[in-house]
Amino acid sequence: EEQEEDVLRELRLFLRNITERLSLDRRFKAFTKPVDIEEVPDYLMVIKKPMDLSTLLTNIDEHKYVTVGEFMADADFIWKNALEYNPDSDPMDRNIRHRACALKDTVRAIIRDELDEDFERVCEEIRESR
Ligand SMILES: COC(=O)[C@H](Cc1ccco1)c1ccncc1
Repeated sequence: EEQEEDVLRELRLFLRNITERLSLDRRFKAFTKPVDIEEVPDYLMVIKKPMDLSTLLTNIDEHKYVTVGEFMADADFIWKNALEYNPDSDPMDRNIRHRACALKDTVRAIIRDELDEDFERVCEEIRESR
């Protein structure tokens, strides 16, 4: 009902704010857009679910996420894909993996510091009711 739509509108505002803050962080530039398949032709053979910050934003606007947990599951693909596709010991791979780990830690810290547990519980009740 109307109150549920108010909760989900607030969820989208929270998730947009997080995603936009991450997109402004220079460490995460490589994560802002989909990996360029013309630049990396084998990417989709290795990575089954590409994800990036611009796609998270599109998903939010398309009302894909009803809980923070669902958003986190997609956000996790961004850094997990980077660790998987860039495993080597050369400086380029090490650099993108360091940024991937920083992204993982930053998302979790923001949610720990800024998400009210009771709000997420209300979102989960809405998800279970649908
Ligand atoms: C999330 O970004 C990536 O996984 C690409 C993979 C990639 C390899 C070659 C071109 O792009 C990347 C971008 C920048 N620095 C390292 C790797």
